[in-house]
Amino acid sequence: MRIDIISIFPDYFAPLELSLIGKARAAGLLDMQVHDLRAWTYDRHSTVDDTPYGGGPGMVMKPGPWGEALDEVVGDRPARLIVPSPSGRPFRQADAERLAEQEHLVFGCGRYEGIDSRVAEEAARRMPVEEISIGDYVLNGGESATLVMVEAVTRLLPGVLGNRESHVQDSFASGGMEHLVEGPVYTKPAEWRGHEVPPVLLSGNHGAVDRWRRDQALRKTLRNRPELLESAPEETFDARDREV
Ligand SMILES: O=C(OCc1ccccc1)c1cn[nH]c1
Repeated sequence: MRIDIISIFPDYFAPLELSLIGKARAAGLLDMQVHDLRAWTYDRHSTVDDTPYGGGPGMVMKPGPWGEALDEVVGDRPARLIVPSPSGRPFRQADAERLAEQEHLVFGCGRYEGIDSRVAEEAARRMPVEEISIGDYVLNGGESATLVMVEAVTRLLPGVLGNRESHVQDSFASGGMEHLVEGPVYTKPAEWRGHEVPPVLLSGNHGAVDRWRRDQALRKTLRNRPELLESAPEETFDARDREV
């Protein structure tokens, strides 16, 4: 997979050199390039924004630099443009899985009040464009949202997450637990500051462990994300679940 990121704060993405993503790049599983939008400005102040037509507060990012940046970054390779924004469609694990199948992703990090809308309109003539929100709050720019999405997507690439098995146990994973959040997890020591690990987990009875984990996941989902249970299809729950 190739990922290009365009931003006026390219240094914001230094963390992507680290850890899993850094290893994926070193292993050639992932080809990533960060670009400074100001490289496509030609005035003395490298201007990227201006006042909004129609008036109102704040500034809007000019179309010119974005158009040229996308021309160069996309080239003639089929790409998908992702624009993080509070007005976008909500980002879900299913989107991470869908985007992990793509060959080339370009993330356009907007700042201020956003990017001139003609940029997405023009880009949509030659590539799929998605405006995506990572949550209902306003950030100063798309950089943090891009870090979130890049992590959610690249960890799914084959060979990136060391133990493939860990995907299966992920929250929101498939396999009958897809409508539930993860329950509690434990590791050594068996007793810590007076807190015992639930004995069933030390029992070696895998059926009982799986049942206990599902009960805990149901309880936690009911407490933290009841709406996930509302939207779950009937067959998600067996008789035992209904006792929880
Ligand atoms: O603030 C966000 O993106 C930055 C942004 C982009 C365009 C205009 C204002 C702010 C955001 C919030 N949830 N998901 C994304």
